[in-house]
Amino acid sequence: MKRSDDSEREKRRKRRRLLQELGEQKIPFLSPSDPGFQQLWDTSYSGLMLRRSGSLPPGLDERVQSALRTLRDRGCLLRDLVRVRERDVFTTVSRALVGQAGCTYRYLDTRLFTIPWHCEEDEGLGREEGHGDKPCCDAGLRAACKALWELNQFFCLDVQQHQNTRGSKRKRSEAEEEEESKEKAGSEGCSEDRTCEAGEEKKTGEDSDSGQGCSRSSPPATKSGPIQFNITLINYMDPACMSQLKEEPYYGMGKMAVGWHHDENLVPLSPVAVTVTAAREKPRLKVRGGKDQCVTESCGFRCCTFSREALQRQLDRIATRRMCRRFFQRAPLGLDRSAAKPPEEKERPTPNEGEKGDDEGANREEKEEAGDEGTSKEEGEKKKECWRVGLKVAWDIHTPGLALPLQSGDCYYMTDDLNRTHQHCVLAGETARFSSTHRVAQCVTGTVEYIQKRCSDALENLHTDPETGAKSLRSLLLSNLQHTEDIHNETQLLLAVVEDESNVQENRQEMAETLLNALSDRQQHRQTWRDRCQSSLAQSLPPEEAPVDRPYWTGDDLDMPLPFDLSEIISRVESLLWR
Ligand SMILES: O=C(O)CCC(=O)C(=O)O
Ligand SMILES: [Fe+2]
Repeated sequence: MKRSDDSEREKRRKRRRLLQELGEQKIPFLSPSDPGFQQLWDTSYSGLMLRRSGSLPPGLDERVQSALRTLRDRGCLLRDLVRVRERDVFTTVSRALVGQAGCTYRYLDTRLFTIPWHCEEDEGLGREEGHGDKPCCDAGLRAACKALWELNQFFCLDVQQHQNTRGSKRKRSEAEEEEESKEKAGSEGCSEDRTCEAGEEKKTGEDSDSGQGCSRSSPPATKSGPIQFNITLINYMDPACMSQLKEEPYYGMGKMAVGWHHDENLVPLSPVAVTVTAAREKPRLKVRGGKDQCVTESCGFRCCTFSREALQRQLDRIATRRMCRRFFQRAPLGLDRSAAKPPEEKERPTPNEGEKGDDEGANREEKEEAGDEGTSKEEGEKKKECWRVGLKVAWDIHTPGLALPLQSGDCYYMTDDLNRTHQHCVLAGETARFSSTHRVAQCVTGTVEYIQKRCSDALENLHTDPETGAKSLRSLLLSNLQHTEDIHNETQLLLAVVEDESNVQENRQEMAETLLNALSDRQQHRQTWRDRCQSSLAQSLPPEEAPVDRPYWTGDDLDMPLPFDLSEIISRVESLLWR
């Protein structure tokens, strides 16, 4: 039995136990308007950090927005065909991987290859091999990938600074505690080696209560060197096109665009930095008939009472229909209220409509609205429409969950070991939304270069006589055989050695065992992959997006040393071991 199957089974058992314990109840969760929200964040979700919109360097937000639209409009964003609990499913969100050329990212048994991003220094990178100076993509895509690289640069520095600040704070409070206990013990504290870190703290522009005092000089918290995010996984979803979003099952948080998960395939303790962007067109200002007037093209509302400058300022802030509506309702005079709602708003059910079994969630929304004095109806609605990220402590049904609403332009960071100890999900709002999620993927064994090297390594043990063309194995050392078999290669020759009765190799038995393990794994991989390629979901994809059922060959392909189906050979080797 494979270890991964075991742990999968163990997880299922654990999940069942917790669900039994929970019964029909929902676990509470807190939103910003709930009392105790901040305290819960500080105590149980302290690795989460939020940067409100406007934190990116000037102009970058707009360039990132336009980059994400370009990727979508060029058809780069696709729903991935992944495996969840041994079932093939399409992700609800459409995705693309952008990052360092040659990096890959593996999640839910699916490997994505990067669309290379372009940075100022390496304009040459990402060009197609053998095409001389010809870039690998056109100017539009190049600009898009460059904007994402710039965003990545910002995140690397900003997350690093944030972590350093946190590390310094932690050290400071540890030192204070130590000093206190020394004082208590009657010994004197030392104050000579204090250095002021206020300058450093100011640079980060956050935590205004921090950095006021002085602290012991201490190295930055991160000992593993500067953060180098090597990929970003881009997500996109338009809820108007998704009729069957799942309800969040444990807390009643609402509809999920991305279910509960830990981000996989990261280097240990890799932070994750995310920016979110409403996917609507930026509203444009039009001047009609000499009167200043705006048509917010994304919502169809017309307003004509503001000065052009004021209007443009407002419009620059408008990213979603929700905000347009507020703007519309506040505008004092001269409104054209006959303007139609955007078409997708007409038919769409409100969240939870028609859903059963989520009474707890529905009550919660009502309580929030009722208990929140001064919250207008329209702001109550805003809550429902807003996209949120949900967080929970993994395998814990006692700590309340956290639901954090996010507006277009907001960024959030998952730092320390938050991604390991907690899970997160994405709760759908009403309007289309992009996110760009930056991380350090573990790609030691996942680069294109590595994969190619493994193939050539495997072939190294194969010697072909230049004259006769006869093939033989260079080495029969167990470690070499294991290595080669692990990579998957010339099985037939080793099989011949193992099956040759006249062969006096004393470790023939061990060789047979090595071979048997490798063959069984290979057979399993081949079968799983064939099943995935033949699943009805895979068959529904256009050929250029469908997984390719390769390698595959039939019995009459004489070029292949062994049959595709290895079951008969596996039985043969097994019977050798029994002798
Ligand atoms: O879109 C988000 O806010 C986060 C998405 C996410 O969790 C992921 O892509 O792993
Ligand atoms: Fe995630």
